[in-house]
Amino acid sequence: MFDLNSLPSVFAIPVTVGLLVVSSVYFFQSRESKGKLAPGPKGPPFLGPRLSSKPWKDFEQWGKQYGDIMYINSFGKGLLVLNSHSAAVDLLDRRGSNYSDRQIFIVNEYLTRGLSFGLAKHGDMWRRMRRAAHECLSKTGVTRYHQIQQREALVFTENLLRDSKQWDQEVYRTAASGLLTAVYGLLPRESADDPTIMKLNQFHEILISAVTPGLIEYLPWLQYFPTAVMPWKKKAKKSYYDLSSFFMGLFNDTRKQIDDKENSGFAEFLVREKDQLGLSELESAWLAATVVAGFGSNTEALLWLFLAMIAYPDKQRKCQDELDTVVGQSRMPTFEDKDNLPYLKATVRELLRWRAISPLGNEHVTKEDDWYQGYFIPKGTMCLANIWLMNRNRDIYGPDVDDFNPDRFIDKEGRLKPALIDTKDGHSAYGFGPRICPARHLANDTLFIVIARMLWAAKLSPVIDKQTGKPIIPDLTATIVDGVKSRPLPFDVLVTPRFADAAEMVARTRELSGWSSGTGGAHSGSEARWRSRVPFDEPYLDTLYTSGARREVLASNVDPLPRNGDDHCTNPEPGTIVLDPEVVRAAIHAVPLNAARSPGGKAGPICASGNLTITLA
Ligand code: HEM
Repeated sequence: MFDLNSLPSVFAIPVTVGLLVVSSVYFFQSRESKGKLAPGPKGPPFLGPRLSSKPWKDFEQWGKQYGDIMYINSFGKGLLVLNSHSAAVDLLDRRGSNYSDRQIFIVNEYLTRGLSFGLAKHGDMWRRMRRAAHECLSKTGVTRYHQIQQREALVFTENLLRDSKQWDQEVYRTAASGLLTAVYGLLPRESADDPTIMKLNQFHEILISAVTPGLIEYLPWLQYFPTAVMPWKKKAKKSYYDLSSFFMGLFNDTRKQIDDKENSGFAEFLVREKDQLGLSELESAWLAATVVAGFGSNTEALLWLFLAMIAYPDKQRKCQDELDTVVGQSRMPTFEDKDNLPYLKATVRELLRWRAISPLGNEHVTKEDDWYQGYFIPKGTMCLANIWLMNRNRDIYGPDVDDFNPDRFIDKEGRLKPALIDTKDGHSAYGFGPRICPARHLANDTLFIVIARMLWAAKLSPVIDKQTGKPIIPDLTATIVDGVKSRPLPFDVLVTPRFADAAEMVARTRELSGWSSGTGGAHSGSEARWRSRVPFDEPYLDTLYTSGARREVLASNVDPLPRNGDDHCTNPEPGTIVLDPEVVRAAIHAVPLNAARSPGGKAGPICASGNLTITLA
């Protein structure tokens, strides 16, 4: 993105290389005096061993010779590779206070000025941002986004059933749209070409270039050359100002629309709690945008999911069998079903184990000298956890680590096995220590509900080759590596409804929830904001469904809702209640959400503010 090679190389490069060789020889000699460095492959002086485009595989190979901990001199910087889960836990988790700094590349400094907290130094600003993120992204905090996630998964399913040619664009749209709603309260985005999404995608790309060292890292003094000979500096500065004003714009919109009522959007939380959180407006604006930029990771995970589903149809079938048994085909799954769907939860785990979307995570830099297993680890060492390899440890996951097999996480009784000791999620895909992905609960929930709703309604299959008549299974190992991330090569998928009225049921669920057709719902195209308190509540609708009344609810416009004079309805016959959707909607408008919930699938009395009480037994 930024051409860092446009440097005055004629005189600069030979002098610089000479200086670097001398200084790195001195540097490494002085380190030797504090202890032995871990073994590792050597390469030409200063440059270090050559890495391929998939360094995690190089590290695997080298590890066979040098062991699980390797020290590499890479372009004059010390790199500690951790190939084993236990070493990563010992250092990055247990000694997290020393192992949680980040390497600030020069280009990152220009592009973000340290304001993107995933790339920020382990200091005061990072702590304040991380604390704020934790408030909304903790295991309990993320439940506030369940309605948004359910709705987005429903829209995604409906769009795919309508047209699956651009399925990967739809994945990208839904990942971005869900986070824009969760963070800024914006209405669902209708297309992947939406300008807000495109701008955020640009930000996502910038974050990737910010962690990819360019030539300037090795000739740092060149940054002080004037912009006339360093045009990239001008571009980077402009990019920083563009992004900052875009993020401030989104953030200010949130602030203007804040009112007294509760709203679960993350940006609104930042506005409300600003005194407690101690974040400036610019910091808050960057924090909110950094969280939305996480949509890239959800997109990549979902792309791998589609590949897994068409390559392993038996596993897809098992998910659907579980959905049919637990949920049935008369209503869509919700988060309330989660505890009863262990195979789906295992599928989320397996997806993130099978294809680590960040195979080496982010680097963790040491703040102080340290010693481990007899080796010296100098201050400033960049540590990389080989997540890809850890997730393929045969001693832990069994001999079939190359296969997508959620069954490995299921015990004999059909329950989800406890997570591997020291992993929070049964795999290492979310990284380690104080820098572990703060959004992992949100990401797990998004993946769960998308998988549940999509596979409930649709079957994913490979497309058929018109000439051979055989299914085209994409190459499972072909990977696009984008800086630090990985995703599959583009491929086609066929999406078909699983049962006759699947598409209609999805559409009806949306209608009953008060959303009109099209992604944007009733307010499509406008910049009106989505509020978590909009008058619908899916668990309530589902409660009606579980009573056995769902077919009637959907099938009839008759309103036989029994009423009596004192504002209470009489008990209808079990399973025979017939409600007009308008009546349901009216009831939902009036019913307090928590009163509408009823555990166990049986509705208790629900009091509306007007003359309506519904009792299903
Ligand atoms: C399947 C989805 C995801 C995976 C596998 C994933 C993985 C990771 C990994 C490996 C790291 C680096 C951890 C380390 O340094 O040890 C990370 C950090 C981070 N992730 Fe995620 N992530 C995912 C989704 C998300 C989402 C949806 C968001 C935002 C909503 C997000 C926000 C972040 C942030 C802000 C950091 C930086 C944390 C810090 O440096 O303190 N991630 N993630």
